[in-house]
Amino acid sequence: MAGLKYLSGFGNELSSEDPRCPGALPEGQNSPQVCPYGLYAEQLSGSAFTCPRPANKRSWFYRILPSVKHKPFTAVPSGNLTENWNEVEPDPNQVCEGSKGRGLHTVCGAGDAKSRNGIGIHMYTCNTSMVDRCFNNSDGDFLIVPQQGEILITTEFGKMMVEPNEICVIQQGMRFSVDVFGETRGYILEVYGAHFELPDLGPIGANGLANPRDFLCPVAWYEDRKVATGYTVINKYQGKLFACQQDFSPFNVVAWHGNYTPYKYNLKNFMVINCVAFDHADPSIFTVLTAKSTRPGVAIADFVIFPPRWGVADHTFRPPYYHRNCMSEFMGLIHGHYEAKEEGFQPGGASLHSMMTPHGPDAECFEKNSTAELKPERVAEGTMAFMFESSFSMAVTKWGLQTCQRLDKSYYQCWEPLRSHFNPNWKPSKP
Ligand SMILES: O=C(O)Cc1cc(O)ccc1O
Ligand SMILES: [Fe+2]
Repeated sequence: MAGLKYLSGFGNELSSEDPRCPGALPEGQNSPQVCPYGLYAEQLSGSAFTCPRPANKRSWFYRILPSVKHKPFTAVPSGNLTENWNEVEPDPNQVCEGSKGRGLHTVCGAGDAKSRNGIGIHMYTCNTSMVDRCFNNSDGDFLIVPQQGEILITTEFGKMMVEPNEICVIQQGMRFSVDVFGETRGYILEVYGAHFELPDLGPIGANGLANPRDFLCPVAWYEDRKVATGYTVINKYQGKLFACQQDFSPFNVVAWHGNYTPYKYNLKNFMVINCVAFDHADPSIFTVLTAKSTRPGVAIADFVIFPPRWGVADHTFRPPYYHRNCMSEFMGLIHGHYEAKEEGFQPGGASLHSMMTPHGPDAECFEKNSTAELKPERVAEGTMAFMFESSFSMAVTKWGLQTCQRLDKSYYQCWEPLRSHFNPNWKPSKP
């Protein structure tokens, strides 16, 4: 939507007032005896009260009615959303799938929302907006990657328009409603028990990769809307869906302040670092956001992209190397063509290379790049692939393996033509 305003920065202390109510934010305190404009004060905590300052997250809402005014939650069908990682027997094979049928589907995941440690990966397809309904995830944070169709997300903090090649994060407990404008499709990484952070830059220095100022938060926007027919709040709680009714819109926050907000980021702003000498750099150089575990350097999940860039490495096989990884790699494609696969991996599709399962360039990619003239060239032009990389050993759901009926059973064949080039009589060429 043209004309939407945003506040810029990552994890900053921000404040915002709907311009219709100047002075709605209380001055000098959070809980005045009576708030300006007769609003209710409500805190949303995104971290334990006692978290160290850098990890301490909370926001204060000044709203027309508090969230607590609702009828009781009752269980509703969870559809293909699940946190049951034991639906099918474990299977370490490489998985590649086409794009999916309607709704919100859990494809894979691991861990447990109850013990606050784990992830779920979901894919969505829809063509209708949420009317008088909002969603609230009590289990964790959603990182949403639209692949087709822009989505207008109304939150308690205001509105965000998110289009393909942008991503947004709706953190735990934040209510939101989605408007769509036609066929709409994308991926969701859900993380239980940690919030996304910008990765440390180490020797890269103070700037680069995803820069904080390119993250955008909504500005306060409210509606004072009675909904006599009932407004439904859907709550994802311990892996299941619940719904409750209230008779007013939850988007009734006139002003807010704090450092716990939804945000969006345009992937075109990513400052790509790449090898300028020789060898293929590990994909951690493309980390946009990371949800850290308690083990140093080991993420619950990283969000990594493969953006357009220059490839200039000398005497190097430039595409991704063959590898086996102690992390799980779920990949998706927003548009274009992934550099390690000549065909088969479609926009909107997905692949999963599980923990220690071998993978790498298909045979055609290997042959091409073993003989290619190594001039500077644009890599991944017009392309945006991404990876959710996780230290969890993920299970694929029944839906992901069977119900979707889009599984590419012939995926392994992309490596079958790989042939031995071994020559025991090989001699180093003369300098
Ligand atoms: O497997 C993949 O395609 C992702 C990936 C890309 C890369 O450049 C290096 C390692 C890696 O796992
Ligand atoms: Fe990989």
